[in-house]
Amino acid sequence: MAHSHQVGRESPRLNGLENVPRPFLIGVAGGTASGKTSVCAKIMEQLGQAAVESRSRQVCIISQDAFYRNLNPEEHQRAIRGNFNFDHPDAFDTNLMYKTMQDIAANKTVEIPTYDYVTHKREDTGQVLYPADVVLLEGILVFYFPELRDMFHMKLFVDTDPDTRLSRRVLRDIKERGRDLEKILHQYTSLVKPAFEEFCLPTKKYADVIIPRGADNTVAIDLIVQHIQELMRPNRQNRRRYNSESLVGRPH
Ligand SMILES: Nc1ncnc2c1ncn2[C@@H]1O[C@H](COP(=O)(O)OP(=O)(O)O)[C@@H](O)[C@H]1O
Ligand SMILES: O=c1ccn([C@@H]2O[C@H](COP(=O)(O)O)[C@@H](O)[C@H]2O)c(=O)[nH]1
Repeated sequence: MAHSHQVGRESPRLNGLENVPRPFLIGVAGGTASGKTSVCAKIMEQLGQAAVESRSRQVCIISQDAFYRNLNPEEHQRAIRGNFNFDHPDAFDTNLMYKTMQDIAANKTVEIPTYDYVTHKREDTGQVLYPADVVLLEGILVFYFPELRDMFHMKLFVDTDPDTRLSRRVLRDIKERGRDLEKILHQYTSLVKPAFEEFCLPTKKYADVIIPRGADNTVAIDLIVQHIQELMRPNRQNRRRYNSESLVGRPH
């Protein structure tokens, strides 16, 4: 599919009009394996940012999973057996998540924790995230917490058929998250599916745009990308400022 123009290459920087908040925060919710990460990756790619080195990136993606809280020894044992509920809002370090998003909104450089799905633990070192023009936060419960939900300037919900999600989750969790089929199905039926219905699905109503079929929905993704580009397109007055100075104070 042809894309009109790619932000960050020939086009001016994504700093935008005075009335467009910077960074522009986009929340991307949806059930497990619905394609949230894939949709974000496509948006980033179509904004011409996929190949940009992290320090200079104007668009970046954060996963809510980075903010899973540290478990106590008893919880950790349950996690190993597939009996800890990672789909419940209590599984997250909401204070850290909210504080980090506030810092991002204030254009601060932050450290995003790195979460290891195999060990169910946060790694010792996180990832540095520099101020960006567009920040996407994807996760099953990004619209659940009102303080977080209210921070987003655009809210997307990826709506993929549950059978498709389960089959993708099985393949992914075996390949990438060190699981066996029996534990995946046990966790899914006892915890993941009920929590999806109780906590995630009811947040669909907060979405500005619902994306059926996830990353396969190129029409929806194109429209969203065009909208972001339109919002971020500098006016003539701003264009002069871009040519003479960086608005970000970040190395290129
Ligand atoms: N449209 C698609 N077609 C085939 N596989 C897909 C598609 N979208 C996502 N996947 C695969 O499904 C799994 C979950 O996708 P992902 O984007 O990580 O979902 P989420 O972030 O919602 O968990 C991944 O292994 C991914 O490669
Ligand atoms: O240690 C863990 C942490 C999380 N999970 C599962 O991950 C998904 C959320 O990630 P998606 O990429 O959105 O699928 C959630 O459903 C948890 O059950 C896990 O299994 N183990």
